[in-house]
Amino acid sequence: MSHDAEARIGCTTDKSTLASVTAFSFKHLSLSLSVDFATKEIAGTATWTVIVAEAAEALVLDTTAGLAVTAATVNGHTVECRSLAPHECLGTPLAVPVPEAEREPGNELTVSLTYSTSPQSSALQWLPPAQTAGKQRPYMFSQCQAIHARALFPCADAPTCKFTYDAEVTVPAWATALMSAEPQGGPQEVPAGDGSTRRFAFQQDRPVPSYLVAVAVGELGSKRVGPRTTVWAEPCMVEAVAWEFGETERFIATAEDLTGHAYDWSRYDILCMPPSFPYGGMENPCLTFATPTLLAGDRSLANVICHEVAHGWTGNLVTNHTWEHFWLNEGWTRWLENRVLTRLSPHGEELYNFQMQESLTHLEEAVSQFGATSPLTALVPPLDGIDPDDAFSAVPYEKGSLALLNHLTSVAGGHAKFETFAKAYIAAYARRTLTSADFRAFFCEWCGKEGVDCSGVEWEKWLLEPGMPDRAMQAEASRDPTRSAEGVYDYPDTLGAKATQLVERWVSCPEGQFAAEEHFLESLLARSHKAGAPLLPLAALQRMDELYQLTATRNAELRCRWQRVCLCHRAAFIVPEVVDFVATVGRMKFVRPLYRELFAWEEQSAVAVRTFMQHRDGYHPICSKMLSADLKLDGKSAKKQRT
Ligand SMILES: CC/C=C\C/C=C\C[C@@H](O)/C=C/C=C/C=C\[C@@H](O)CCCC(=O)O
Ligand SMILES: [Zn+2]
Repeated sequence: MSHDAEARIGCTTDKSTLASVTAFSFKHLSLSLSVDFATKEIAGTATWTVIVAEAAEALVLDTTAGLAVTAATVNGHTVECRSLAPHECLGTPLAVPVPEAEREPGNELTVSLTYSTSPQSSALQWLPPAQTAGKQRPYMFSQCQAIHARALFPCADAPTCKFTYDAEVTVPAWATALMSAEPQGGPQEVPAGDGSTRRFAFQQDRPVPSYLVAVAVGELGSKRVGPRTTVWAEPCMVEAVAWEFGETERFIATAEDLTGHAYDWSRYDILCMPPSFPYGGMENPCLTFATPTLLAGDRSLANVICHEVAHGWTGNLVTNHTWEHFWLNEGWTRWLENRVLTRLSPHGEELYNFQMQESLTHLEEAVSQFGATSPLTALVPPLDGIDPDDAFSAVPYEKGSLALLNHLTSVAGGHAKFETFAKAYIAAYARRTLTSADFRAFFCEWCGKEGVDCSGVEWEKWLLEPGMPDRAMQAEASRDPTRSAEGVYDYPDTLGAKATQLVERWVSCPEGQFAAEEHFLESLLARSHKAGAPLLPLAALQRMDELYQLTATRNAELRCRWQRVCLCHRAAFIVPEVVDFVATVGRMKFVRPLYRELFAWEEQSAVAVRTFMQHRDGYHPICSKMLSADLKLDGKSAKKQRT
């Protein structure tokens, strides 16, 4: 491998932070915060315990232009902080002077900062009552991944800086506060308070990186659904959420068995978010944030909860060293998610093979979105000067998991063998971070001990080459006797084959006989939507809708895929349905392709822009920024300065 390639896959320099991540070791954070819905601000103190690693005149922390630090002390000495030059997409670093007498390497510093967030903080969404299910109370939640923690509290906003934390959060008396930590009892009176507020305390004694600090405040209810799981939601949603996510303990126990590592976090609670939540789920430790678009009513979308559970090992315990190595978080989590679901499914390995083909579709869509030569389609993309939000796609998930890890499964000699590797990998890197080079070295060392020949793995191609994986490259090293020789994607996909045959029947004979009950409908639609797939006649679409009730479905995945198929076929009847859907949810996985495809339809382009302008304030700041770029409404790019 070339020197440059080695440098990239072993890159430990974090291009997404401006903080002093090497000169200081960040041990513990204490937060004391008050949440003010009237001003849409969080105010209070962030107190860091750090150890000096290298003598330095100042401790530099990540913040943003809108995060105002009004006072600072270092080991009790008052100091004057200084904002350094703002960066186009990494925020505004803050220099905290270290008194000369405190600069000795090994010295422990207590750095206390009094600060407040901006109403425009990109880490927070403040929702009016109208945007909640109950319509009575406002709601606030954070989303820090990848680099928004700096808009919530001054920090070394880098995955390699893992720290424990405690917090106390003061909120209105009607509200409940939750964090990515263990609650310390119920709400407490505010000392000398007037009864209009109350306080919640939290403790996270497992080290976490800044992107996994999370807070949510709203009118919330809860229900226990397992030995270590309570679901939280607005009161009118609790019963439906509790039922939908009732399998959670099975996911956790199966993942423990697969990884050979007990679940490291004290709890696995789930907070069902308001519809504007921009992602399917966020793996905040102890408290997954989940979109309400998972509430299909039949548990068919609970795979996302399985994914977030899996992050308890891959991502939250074993963590990417920098965002260039994000595939180690997401590729491994998609692998663990699918191995858990395969273990629990009556279809067994047939489900895994089916998921593989679905993954191929998602990967093809993601690669075509960026363009097959885009560096952002490499498994380890260059992120110099790039906002990770702009680099985000399904590539690290699908190319990382059901391509590279599946390829290495073949090299290792099949699933059972690779699962023993996974156990060794998690045991070796628990509570640590690693680069892609570390991963390669560990895999090759394991192969050496196991007598597995991994000399044929073309690491530079797999890790650095943009575009779709080279199928020939996979075939050359495929050794798994249960598979055809052609390559990792050629597993016998019996479940998917039925969907493909069904699409062919709909295309060739739309007036034919079809069963009303159809499994894997989403796959059927995805296969009819693949680039190059033959167009379905309008009559077929209308008949499919009558038979499968796709326009009216409660299943958000089906609803989105169906609307995209109809947009692709220029079926005008779907436009009002699309407008209604994007007006009611804010999950980017759905609203971004729908807006893009409506915008790409010339006659409907103005509808897309008008709809966005009407609803933009209801979307999460990250979503609003991405949609603005998708619709070419923000000039050059979406790299706006953080606030
Ligand atoms: C190569 C990209 C490098 C870094 C990107 C890291 C984070 C990007 C930032 O936008 C945060 C992403 C958070 C994702 C959270 C949950 C996803 O797993 C779900 C995504 C799709 C869905 O809605 O289901
Ligand atoms: Zn994930």
